[in-house]
Amino acid sequence: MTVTHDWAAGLDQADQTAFDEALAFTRRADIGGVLACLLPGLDEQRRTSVASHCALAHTAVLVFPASCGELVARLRETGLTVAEPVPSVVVRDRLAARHRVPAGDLDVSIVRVRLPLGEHSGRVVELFVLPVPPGSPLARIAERERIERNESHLALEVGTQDAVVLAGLCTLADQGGLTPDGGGHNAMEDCTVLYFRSTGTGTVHPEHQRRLELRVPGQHPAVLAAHLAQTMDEPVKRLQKLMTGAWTTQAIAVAAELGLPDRLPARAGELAEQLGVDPDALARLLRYLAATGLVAPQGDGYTLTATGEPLRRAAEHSLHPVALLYGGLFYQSFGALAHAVRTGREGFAEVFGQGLFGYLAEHPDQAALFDAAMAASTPMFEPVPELADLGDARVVVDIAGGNGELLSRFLNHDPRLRGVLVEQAHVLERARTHLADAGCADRCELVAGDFTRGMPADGDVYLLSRVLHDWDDEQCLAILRNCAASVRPGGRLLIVERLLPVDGRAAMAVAWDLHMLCTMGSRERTAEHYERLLVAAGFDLVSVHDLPLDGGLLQAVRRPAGPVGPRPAAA
Ligand SMILES: C[S@@+](CC[C@H](N)C(=O)[O-])C[C@H]1O[C@@H](n2cnc3c(N)ncnc32)[C@H](O)[C@@H]1O
Repeated sequence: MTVTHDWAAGLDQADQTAFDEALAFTRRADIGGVLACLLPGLDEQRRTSVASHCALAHTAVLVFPASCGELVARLRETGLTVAEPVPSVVVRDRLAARHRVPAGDLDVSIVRVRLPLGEHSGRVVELFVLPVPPGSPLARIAERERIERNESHLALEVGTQDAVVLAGLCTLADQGGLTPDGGGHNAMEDCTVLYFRSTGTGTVHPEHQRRLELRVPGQHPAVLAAHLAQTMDEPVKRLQKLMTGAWTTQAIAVAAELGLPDRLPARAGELAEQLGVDPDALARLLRYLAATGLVAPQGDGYTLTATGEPLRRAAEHSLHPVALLYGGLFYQSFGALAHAVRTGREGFAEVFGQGLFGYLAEHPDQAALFDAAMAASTPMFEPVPELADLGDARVVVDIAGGNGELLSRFLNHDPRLRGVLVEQAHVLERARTHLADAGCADRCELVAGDFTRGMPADGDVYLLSRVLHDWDDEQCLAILRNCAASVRPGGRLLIVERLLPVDGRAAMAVAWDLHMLCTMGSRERTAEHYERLLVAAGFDLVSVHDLPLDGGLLQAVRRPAGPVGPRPAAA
């Protein structure tokens, strides 16, 4: 159980939880349990051998209070023994490299918090502290790191200095599922530190167990050199892993096609029998899925991990249809990426002889799969009605609204609203059922139409969700101008899209941008790019909000009068 302490109130809720978990873990952890989590790839005998040479030294988490001094003061007020902060060069440099900021901008300290007497006294929780005062530009680093927890780690004190045993420990760490990740000699503490990273193989790691630090008293240049050499192999391994990404796409798609996630936990042999597939081949597929972290060994079988869980058909917002689409139709069209890059035109048409939406209109099974896959990411819509400034709006028009999910959220948010859903005729059939299930069919008009030709007029709010990224700038401008001509003066346009970052962050939009190029010959855009298009069509962008799943909500208002602006320069 996680204990929450008032004294950590100087921390953000997520940081406080991470700290509480680290404290709770440090209090109760026994070395056997620690190694079982860290080294799932090792059998009992090897783990016992590692345990006989190691003791838990500390658990570490990175936190982002407004002020380091204030945090230390609060911790001390509770009676904990808290050492003076000391600079942390290693974590500072790793953060600087990961977030592409100058190291000098990051004032990272280590604050050592010792557990009170009687509670495994001597054990320590190390807090890496990067102060992020309100309004600081470092907030984006904190946001990312809170999600990824790259710096959370466990440190084990190694009790031997025997070079052969040390080399053996490194080998066992590798076999157990950890990858060498640098190290060095800490002159202040006269101790050699070897870092490892979890590869995520076959288990779900608690946050503070993503990285392991082995601390060996004294200098061990030969062991350190061998460890660093292995770290240097890492780029090649990483590249190999990236290059085999298509294998992962297919392994996941095949698992989904076989309905494997719905049958776990189970033994491989029993599964093969149930599914009527080759037992040896299925065992190998499961082992690969375990290596990707989607399933984990359990007893003599496998179970789904938290990452694999959404692949179940019955999961809320199941990714099952997405797995089939990405391993099927979109997998084939990605085969024409080279054509897309050479010409700037869609790969899809090169493979299937026509554009995506034309193809879907002629292939109902694939169209249903596409709609179901779009529905998987509807948690993105969750905050939209609340964020939208609806004023006294009465009519919401959802242009190319798919199955009507977003529109139904608006209608259920405000019972005074009426909705109009504009879609291609074949999509409207599925939308009708969905809106009825959502309990708002009676307040919604379904209009079969083509948004390039026109739109229902006089709505108060127009929605364009995940539509503009399907089209090039010229086509977007035509759609936006149709909206501008239809919306009542002063009316609103809401756009939901994944936004390309301007700061080099690894946002999901970056991958989807390539996907849009290949599938539609179109693109994802930055907020600024959308603003240029909006202005040119006669709208003013009034706000941009982040949405779940890396989504973005842009709200724009129809400019009251005057001519529609000029065509924007190409981005
Ligand atoms: C990527 S989906 C987005 C669906 C929905 N707005 C959402 O966010 O889930 C794009 C939608 O555009 C629709 N569409 C494509 N061309 C269209 C056109 N010319 N007129 C109306 N709808 C169109 C497709 O049927 C498809 O449902």
